[in-house]
Amino acid sequence: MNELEELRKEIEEIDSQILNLIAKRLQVSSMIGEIKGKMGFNVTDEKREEYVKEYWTEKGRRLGIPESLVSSVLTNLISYSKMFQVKDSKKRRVTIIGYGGMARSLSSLFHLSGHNVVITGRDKRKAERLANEFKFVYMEEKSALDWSEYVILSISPSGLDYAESVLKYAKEKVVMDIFSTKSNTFRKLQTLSEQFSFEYISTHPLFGPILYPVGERIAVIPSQKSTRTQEVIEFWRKCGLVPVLTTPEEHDKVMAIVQVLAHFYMLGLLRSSNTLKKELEVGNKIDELQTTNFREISKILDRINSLLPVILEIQKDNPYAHKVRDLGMRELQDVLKSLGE
Ligand SMILES: C=C(O[C@@H]1C=C(C(=O)O)C=C[C@H]1O)C(=O)O
Repeated sequence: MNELEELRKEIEEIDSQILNLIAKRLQVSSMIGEIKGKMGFNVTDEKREEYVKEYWTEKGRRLGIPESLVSSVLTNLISYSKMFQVKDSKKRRVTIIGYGGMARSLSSLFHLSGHNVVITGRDKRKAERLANEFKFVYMEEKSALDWSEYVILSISPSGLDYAESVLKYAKEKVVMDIFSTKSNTFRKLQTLSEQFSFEYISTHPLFGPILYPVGERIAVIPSQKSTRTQEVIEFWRKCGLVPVLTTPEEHDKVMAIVQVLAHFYMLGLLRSSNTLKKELEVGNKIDELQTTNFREISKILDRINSLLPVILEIQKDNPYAHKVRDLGMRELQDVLKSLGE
């Protein structure tokens, strides 16, 4: 064996040890998941993650491993470690109405936690496609709702009339929506819940259409007559999310800042940076010369761009949107003034 081959052999042995250790870490994590499940704890423990990160960074530094490598390996490890903790001993029958990005994201979670899922919706072909991706089943609306315990409305608020025509089959089921703005839709669905005798608990997954969103947060907003809120909180917790209890008013106020204001500025940034790239003729040099801050911002801008219809819908529906945008404009003017212009 020449020297190159010998060193490659050594790398193979090291790789094998790394893989064995990763497998062992995932097994231990899964055991931790079982204990958390029994004790009613969230999968994600931010304090513990911070401690683990500090340990990795410090030890990595002493060993001369670049911080970016330490950070990317650990971020992946923790995220898969959390996926191995997701399981629910109580299998639920969940019907998802809709087949868009968020329906897919929630499907991936239910797949992980072992629930039985049916996908339904207006477009049979699209619903079937999503069902096939996760080995779930398609049913037409009435059968799907009859069969289910939980119904998740994963459509856009503009489909509320359609929802109304389907929810007449939801008697005694728990119905949840995932709308980003609560004020109008919440009232409407609460009225329907009384009319059709279903239990309405609103939710808002606080993440985009990503696969396996383990560790992310979900807002839970019980309606006036909810009696099963605790059960629903436990359901989401065991799916690997972190439930946060709130009210429609509080939710929409927070979203005015978190979504309306942030997206408003981002939309301005997206448009002006695109125009400037053209006007200054530097479009093809941006990637090479960008800073780390700009790279992070660009990732956010790309996401905003790919979710444009939803982002604009939130700008339209949030009851504080006008106030927020007026203030946003005034603050920009003030920034301009403070720069002496
Ligand atoms: C393994 C745990 O669960 C999660 C995963 C962690 C990890 O992989 O290191 C750390 C904290 C938790 O968010 C734990 O709580 O210790």
